[in-house]
Amino acid sequence: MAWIEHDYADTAALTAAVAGHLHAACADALQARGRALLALAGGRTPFPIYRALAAESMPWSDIVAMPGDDRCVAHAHAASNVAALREAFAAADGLRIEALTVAEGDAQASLRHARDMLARNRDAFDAVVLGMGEDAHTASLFPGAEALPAAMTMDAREDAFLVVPDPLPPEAPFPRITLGLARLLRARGLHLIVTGARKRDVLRAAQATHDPLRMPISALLHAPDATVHIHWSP
Ligand SMILES: O=C1O[C@H](COP(=O)(O)O)[C@@H](O)[C@H](O)[C@H]1O
Repeated sequence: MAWIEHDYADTAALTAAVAGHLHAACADALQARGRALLALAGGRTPFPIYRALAAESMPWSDIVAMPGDDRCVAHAHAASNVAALREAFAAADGLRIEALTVAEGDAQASLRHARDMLARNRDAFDAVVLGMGEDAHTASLFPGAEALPAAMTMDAREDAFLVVPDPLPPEAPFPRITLGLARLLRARGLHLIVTGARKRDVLRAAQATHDPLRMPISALLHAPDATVHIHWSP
């Protein structure tokens, strides 16, 4: 288990610092391998970071990004993570953003699509950005979901899972496609973005206890051989 904590005075400072980390991860990857692969959290918290990164001058056509999880909704729906990412990166001309879901949002078709897409994108991620809910979910690894144990298995044969949160979160009450824990951890850099005092309390509990089924974020924090950069601001 390992984590490095980065505390910032405000979200503007957090945004600038994390955008810098992602820029550096892409630059290193492009220099070493000629391409970069990113997995990016949805929700709301990290989007200023993505807009700041998109404003940078980069060879975007050598970079591929995908959501770390998505809601099974049509891409035209306001809750679609991939649609929100495509909007946030509108200035990043040439960047390919792969979807975990099909355009109409059907759950089973999305699962097949995500697994096929991931089979074509097997490289380790150069950076993974994760968020966390107040229920301690990360990506769409929700406590209590039936598919959670399978999605958390380190020797899982599949990289993507269909998760139905139970209960459904009121702010986004949809089945989800999520990358599994093992796929998320296959990364050169892991960045967890957490804001506010309530989420900090949840984080502290997850740091103190390795209880993946009750607090899925704790599986990430306590994963052997992983170092998680925790970025926090009020
Ligand atoms: O539903 C989701 O929630 C988490 C947390 O979102 P936040 O806006 O509270 O940071 C997010 O990381 C995940 O990608 C999303 O699908």
